Amino acid sequence: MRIKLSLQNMAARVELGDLAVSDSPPYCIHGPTLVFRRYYQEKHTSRQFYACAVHRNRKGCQFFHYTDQPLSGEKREHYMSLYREYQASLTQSHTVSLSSSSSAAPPINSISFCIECSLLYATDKDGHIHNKHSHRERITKEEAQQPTLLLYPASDNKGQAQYFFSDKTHSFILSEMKRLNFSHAICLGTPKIFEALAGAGIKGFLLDIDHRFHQFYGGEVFQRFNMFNGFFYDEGKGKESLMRFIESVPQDRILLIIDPPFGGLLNALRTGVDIIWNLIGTECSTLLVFPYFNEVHVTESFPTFLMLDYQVTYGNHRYYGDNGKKGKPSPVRFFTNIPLPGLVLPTDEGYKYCSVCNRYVSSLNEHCSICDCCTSKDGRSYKHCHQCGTCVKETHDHCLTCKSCQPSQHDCQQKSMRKSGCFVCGAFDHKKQHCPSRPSRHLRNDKRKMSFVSKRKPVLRKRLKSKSNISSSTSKT
Ligand SMILES: C[S@@+](CC[C@H](N)C(=O)[O-])C[C@H]1O[C@@H](n2cnc3c(N)ncnc32)[C@H](O)[C@@H]1O
Ligand SMILES: [Zn+2]
Ligand SMILES: [Zn+2]
Ligand SMILES: [Zn+2]
Ligand SMILES: [Zn+2]
Ligand SMILES: [Zn+2]
Ligand SMILES: [Zn+2]
Repeated sequence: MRIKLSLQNMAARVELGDLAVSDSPPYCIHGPTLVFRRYYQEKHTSRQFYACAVHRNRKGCQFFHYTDQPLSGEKREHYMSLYREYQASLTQSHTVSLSSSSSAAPPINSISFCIECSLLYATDKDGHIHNKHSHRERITKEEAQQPTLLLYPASDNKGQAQYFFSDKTHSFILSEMKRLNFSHAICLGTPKIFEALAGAGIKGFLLDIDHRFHQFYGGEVFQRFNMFNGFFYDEGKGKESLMRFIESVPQDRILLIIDPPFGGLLNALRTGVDIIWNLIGTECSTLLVFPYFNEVHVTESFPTFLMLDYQVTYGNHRYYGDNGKKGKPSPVRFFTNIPLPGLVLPTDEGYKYCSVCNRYVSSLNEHCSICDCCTSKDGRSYKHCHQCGTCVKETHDHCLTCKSCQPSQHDCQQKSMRKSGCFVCGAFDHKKQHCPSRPSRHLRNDKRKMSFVSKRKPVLRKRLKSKSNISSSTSKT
């Protein structure tokens, strides 16, 4: 299952538009909208519009407004009132708060949880409302501290899908956090990690769009936040509350850990992450979860990040679990600005240390002496193709028609038909590599180049290796 980063078809393609988010976009019921640009292949034109910053299809949110069409103050206010009404409706049925800061927090054994309504309730008072629903009678202290065990995971893959890390991945993250001496973590879309932090002696702050967490956590540790535009739903206190957490600790002891929905636009995510990095005052150590086959897009938006070989798995995902899809390993990885030599991958789970690359890699990832690095991306062995000048999957062979390595059963003609235009400027007569609007290779970040294994030069690699040993935290300009 490959996840598209932009909505593409032969006639039009949609990407993030040019207008800055700060240009006061109108609100849909989910908050400030984002500007997108739709490219029309036939007319060689494009047009920008505002659409939802949370849901990526019309089913999730109907909002649509062309940026070149007038938007009266009255209309804006109408949208705003729909937003306020909808947001109020999300929490109006919350009657119980387990937040430790709430003075009215009731004794745990008097509280039950309705799975169907995703609601905590006082058993004696509201039991009759939920008795016929599937529910957990009188929750325990442990359950109260682990809402991800109680809440059924949201399942909309075009918006808010929730997949929780498997026990293996969960333990790996926690053990590396402890080993690297992080005392604080900002969990962006990582509620399960957040729950486990207290047990590991780490202080956490959860940023997530899911309003259901309000029942379990107070504002001093949880704020609703949209990672695709950096919007705090509590416009009065949200940012200040995160700021207080940040100010209580030196910058280099904070880890930001992000597991976004993979259908989201990475350049929009960068906007949200920038808001957090700016509050911290530096690009703090960060772990971002994303599939390896989107590496180019990830490093385009996060040029200081490199990909780690560790295979991230989920407890409740059909394909990305510990057993993989039909025995295939999970394609999900960590991208990080933490120097790779500093991260230790578990050898008992099939990782080894490559002393030439100076990092841990998957046990089947062989060091290629021509590329001068361990080249596998999917965790299986790669082979070097002299015509392509790069390592390729073992299942691929060099095709003289396509002039590249392709799966042995591929259809050459169909491949040449697949035209989706340039990812940088949107034109359909060239690809990103040949885009005149793209900055020259020399201007792009060194580390980004490192991710393009095929173009890597031994001399450049050595320089990067010595650089990455120095520091991961680069101040934001
Ligand atoms: C794939 S789950 C990751 C959960 C993580 N693996 C864990 O075990 O803690 C994605 C999380 O991001 C949250 N989320 C989805 N869209 C979001 C958005 N636009 N802004 C902030 N959080 C969002 C979801 O509510 C969910 O908790
Ligand atoms: Zn919306
Ligand atoms: Zn109920
Ligand atoms: Zn190597
Ligand atoms: Zn090679
Ligand atoms: Zn080849
Ligand atoms: Zn071919």
